[in-house]
Amino acid sequence: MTFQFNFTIEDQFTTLGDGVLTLDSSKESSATESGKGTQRDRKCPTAAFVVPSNHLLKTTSLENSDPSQDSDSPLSSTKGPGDLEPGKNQPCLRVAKEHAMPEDVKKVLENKVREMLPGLQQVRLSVVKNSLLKGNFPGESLSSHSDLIPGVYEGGLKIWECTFDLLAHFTKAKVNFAGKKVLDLGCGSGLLGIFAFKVGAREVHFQDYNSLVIDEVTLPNFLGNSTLEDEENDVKEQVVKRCRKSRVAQELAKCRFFSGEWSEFCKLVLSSEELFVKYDFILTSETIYNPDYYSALHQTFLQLLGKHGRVLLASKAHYFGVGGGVHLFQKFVQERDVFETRILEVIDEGLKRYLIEMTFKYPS
Ligand SMILES: C[S@@+](CC[C@H](N)C(=O)[O-])C[C@H]1O[C@@H](n2cnc3c(N)ncnc32)[C@H](O)[C@@H]1O
Repeated sequence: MTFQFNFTIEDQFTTLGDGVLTLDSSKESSATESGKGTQRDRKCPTAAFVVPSNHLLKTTSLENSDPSQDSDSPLSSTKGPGDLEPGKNQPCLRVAKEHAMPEDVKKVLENKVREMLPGLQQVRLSVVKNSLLKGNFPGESLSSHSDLIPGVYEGGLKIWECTFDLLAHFTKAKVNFAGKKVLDLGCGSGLLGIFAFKVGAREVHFQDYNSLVIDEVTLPNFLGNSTLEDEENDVKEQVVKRCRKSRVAQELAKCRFFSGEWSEFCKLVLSSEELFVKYDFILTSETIYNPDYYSALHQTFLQLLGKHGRVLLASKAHYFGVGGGVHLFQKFVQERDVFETRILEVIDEGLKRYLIEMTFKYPS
């Protein structure tokens, strides 16, 4: 199997070699003049944040590319977060919405270049090539050297390194996703959910804070890893082709995509089906960096995890700048006395990283 990854954001964002997004300050001031980038918005920018519907996807040639050398590669942006900006406010309640599967799935992948992710034995994954990503978040821009801006952009445009830790763990620990309902929470690239889907999960939901991330990153990656293209290449005969297409469409329908803040996302999914079936697995990587979000995150686990479900969480030990990290989060969880936490793995190279399992303490 293969994973793919792609995104390009234009206008206000420029991307530095390490995948860091920077602000074009001239655009920021004009946004302020037009009333979009005001202090009020900055405090809770949700209202001003409208993702443009016509953002462009661009790709670059993969010729001669070596992911490890390529500053434009998604694999090159897996260094530590460095300097996250401290969260000063409670999370904004960015309204959640569901993203429809594009009607013309082939079009989403048109002119995209795929890049294989190395080192995964069980499942071959690829990402659509992450060409220079420049984005337009009207009224808001990413400040220099920021991996995220709390309440505006929460980091989903790049692949964070704990995602790779968790992917490796799935294989090593032979985590069985077959027939399970899975949520990739704070999905960004969506690789965790895509992996689960490829190894037989019955249903996978993807959630990211930013709508743009879902449209430009998660969905293209998901579709790039779906069987659609292989099927079409293999089969020439029209009738058979149609049958296969509809089978693939049925497969794709098992996945749903959401953007929005966590508590809003909970409300949306819980109200979207009369008898909402809770998740067997909630997979989440690098989502505990900001203590301001712990309450919403904990509440999400509480509301959406099945009684005997498991949260598989990956995190750096500490996030400098924002202040969150494993110790603080575990303390938060212990104080609430709802979940048991168990450390599955400690990766002690570079910045220390943890893989943690959470299960209900009193499942019955
Ligand atoms: C640092 S990124 C990690 C992305 C991805 N999981 C990875 O490992 O590459 C954190 C993700 O958590 C999500 N997130 C963070 N805070 C959130 C909040 N308060 N509400 C909803 N989503 C949030 C964002 O969507 C973002 O993509």
